[in-house]
Amino acid sequence: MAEAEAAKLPIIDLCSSDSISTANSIRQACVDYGFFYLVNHGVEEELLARVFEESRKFFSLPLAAKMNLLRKENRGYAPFYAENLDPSSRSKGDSKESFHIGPLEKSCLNQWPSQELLPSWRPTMESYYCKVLSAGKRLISLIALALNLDKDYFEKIGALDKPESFLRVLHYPETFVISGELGNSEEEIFGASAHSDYGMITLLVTDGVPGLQVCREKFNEPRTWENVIHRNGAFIVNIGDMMERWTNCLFRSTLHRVMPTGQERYSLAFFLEPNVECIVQCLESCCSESSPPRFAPIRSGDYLKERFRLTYGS
Ligand SMILES: O=C(O)CCC(=O)C(=O)O
Ligand SMILES: [Fe+2]
Repeated sequence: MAEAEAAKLPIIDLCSSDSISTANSIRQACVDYGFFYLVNHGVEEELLARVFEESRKFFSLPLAAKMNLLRKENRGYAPFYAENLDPSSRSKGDSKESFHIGPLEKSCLNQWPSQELLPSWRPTMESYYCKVLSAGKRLISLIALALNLDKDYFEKIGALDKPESFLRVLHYPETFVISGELGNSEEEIFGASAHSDYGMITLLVTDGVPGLQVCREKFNEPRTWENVIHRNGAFIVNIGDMMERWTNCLFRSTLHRVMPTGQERYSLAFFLEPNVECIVQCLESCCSESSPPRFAPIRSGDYLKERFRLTYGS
């Protein structure tokens, strides 16, 4: 297979004083790629380093300790191969383990490692969750401008009131099983198989180990994949499926995957999803007589539930 090229993703500055030109750049990025880098996002390097440190400690715990926190209500630990992000593939699941943290207001649903095991886990993760959510909300107001809407449009429709956002702490192991169940090598193993994200936007940060790839034309075969290069201190932001529905496919929810590189890898994906009651329907600024709405309106909570069911088979 040909070596993948590097995707030329634009860099968006969240603190730029020129919000009109930033909104224009965001629009171009979302139409062309559905992916961009975000700098000056306000999440300190020092906090990110602590989150990665806690993540390493958690995933190094004995399996039994992690299994005590097994995923319920989409919160907690998902072991290796528990997820298959590409339900159409015959893979036995993705070669990664993860830990999921939901909205902090519904804190009783979240699961936390015990104080004795990891005393700093909860305050560190809560602090990160709040900071990344606040960066995400600021970015959403620029996205609204990019769609020719008022900058508080998504607030006014209730999308950002108690948003159903999830932080997914991810660990990809360094060794990969190449052969399938019967010792043949027909089954391809991915860190994360090809998928698009479900929500409004995703804010991703990695430890710098490569592996992430994007495919701009998801309906073309064969698929062409481009590498997403790590940029120190920048978030990698991508548009999710609900934003694609809102914008009638003007903004792309781009297919992406994580390829095994033989190196251990850690990442943090924050999925900014709307309030569960929010109705996702084609924006007026994104449809016309010649381009009618492609999707029926849907309640955000119902849409998410169905997507989780397909990913986890439950
Ligand atoms: O780990 C990564 O780089 C990407 C993870 C991802 O795409 C996801 O969890 O949805
Ligand atoms: Fe993703």
